Amino acid sequence: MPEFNDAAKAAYSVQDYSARSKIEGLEIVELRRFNDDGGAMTELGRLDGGKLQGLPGFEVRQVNYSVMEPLAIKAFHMHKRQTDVWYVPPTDKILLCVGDVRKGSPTEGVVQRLVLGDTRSMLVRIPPGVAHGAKNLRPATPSVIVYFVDVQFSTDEHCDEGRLPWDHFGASVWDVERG
Ligand SMILES: Cc1cn([C@H]2C[C@H](O)[C@@H](COP(=O)(O)OP(=O)(O)O[C@H]3O[C@H](C)C(=O)[C@H](O)[C@H]3O)O2)c(=O)[nH]c1=O
Repeated sequence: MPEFNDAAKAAYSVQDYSARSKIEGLEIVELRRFNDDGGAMTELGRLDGGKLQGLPGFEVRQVNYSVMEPLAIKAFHMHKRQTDVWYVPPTDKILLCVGDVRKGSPTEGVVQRLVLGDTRSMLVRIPPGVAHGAKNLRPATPSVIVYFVDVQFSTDEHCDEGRLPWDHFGASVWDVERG
């Protein structure tokens, strides 16, 4: 076994592979992608009278399509009433950063980073009170977010488009991890 020099010994640690804490109410549903030589097919969701199967209690009231330019960041958005359910196509690559700012939540203060797209197909449910932001990790092409919401957009007194500064959880959450 090799012996490390003093500088390496002082800085050494073993990689932590234990599961990271998950924000209460944040749900991930893996979607099946049927591919063949001609292309691929994915069901984004089945609706029963507006209710999305697989995500109990979530009723779709609007479906949105958002495009992010290369390396753009949109953050942080948060809602008092609205739940978002996000989907990023497997061709695209988005870093979703979520932070639980709900006072008294069992996971208050927890910040999670998830990579969406990049060959994977999934839905992510983001409950009200969970701040969320996105960065397009593709350096030269746009990435797309298709998302379902249970509150219709309005600009009047019912507007539920809350915002926090992009660096509310520290600017480094948007950096590519080193190490
Ligand atoms: C959300 C929304 C916006 N708009 C209009 C209002 C503005 O003139 C324009 C841009 O709105 P906003 O800056 O809110 O859009 P994004 O920055 O793409 O943010 C949206 O997409 C990200 C991913 C989120 O997570 C947000 O919750 C959602 O607001 O679209 C509408 O007409 N309908 C709508 O439902």
